[in-house]
Amino acid sequence: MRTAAVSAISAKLLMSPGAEVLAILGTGKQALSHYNVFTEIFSFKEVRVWSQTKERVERFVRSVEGPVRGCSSAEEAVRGADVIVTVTRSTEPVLYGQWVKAGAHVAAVGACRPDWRELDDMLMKSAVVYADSREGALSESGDVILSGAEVFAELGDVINGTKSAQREKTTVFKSLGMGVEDAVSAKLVFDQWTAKATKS
Ligand SMILES: NC(=O)C1=CN([C@@H]2O[C@H](COP(=O)(O)OP(=O)(O)OC[C@H]3O[C@@H](n4cnc5c(N)ncnc54)[C@H](OP(=O)(O)O)[C@@H]3O)[C@@H](O)[C@H]2O)C=CC1
Ligand SMILES: O=C(O)C1=NCCCC1
Repeated sequence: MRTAAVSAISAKLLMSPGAEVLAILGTGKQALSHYNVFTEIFSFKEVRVWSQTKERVERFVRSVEGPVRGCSSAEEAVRGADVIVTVTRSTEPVLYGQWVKAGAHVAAVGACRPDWRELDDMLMKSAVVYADSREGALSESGDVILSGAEVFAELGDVINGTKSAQREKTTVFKSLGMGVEDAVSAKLVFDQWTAKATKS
């Protein structure tokens, strides 16, 4: 859930204000938590889901409520989408720049190793790239390292106002996960548990 929460913050900061269509590539654990968080926080008119296994797409669509549609290709899912979440275990690009609408926001969550990819060079080089941690992205993200794309800012820079949120441009948030996210999540759980325990 904490990973999806961070992606939702990236979308809140970087997606275009009138965003209506969300596409999710992948149908595993991260896909479900992203679906749940994104549909809870935002009001997308349509959510499109694709994965490499047709049966898993169908199962995902049956397992959730809301305006969801299964797609038979990644291209079908992402063409025209305002926000795209990539949550696959792929080691090769599954999302290509030529399919991505200008001004779309991409939360790139998979490909967390230096030689793994989810996004192609065209997308990485044409987008404004944000990361949770610049240091992490430059040492762990194949999409950043192998494309040679510049990391424009960390998400924290946008939150504290030292770097701009370039919503009008195509943006990529490269997520890798950080220990501080686990610490904050653990504190939230602990605080809620303590509050409940004190009441009873
Ligand atoms: N950035 C972060 O903080 C975090 C990142 N991650 C990363 O997110 C990704 C997804 O994790 P999780 O949801 O737990 O994984 P799951 O194993 O639950 O799901 C993986 C998904 O990837 C798809 N997939 C696997 N191989 C390929 C491929 N070659 N091409 C296209 N799709 C493929 C699977 O499709 P199918 O089922 O049809 O085979 C499935 O939909 C992983 O890369 C993981 O390392 C995870 C946690 C935190
Ligand atoms: O932050 C995490 O948790 C993970 N990040 C990338 C790889 C899978 C787990």
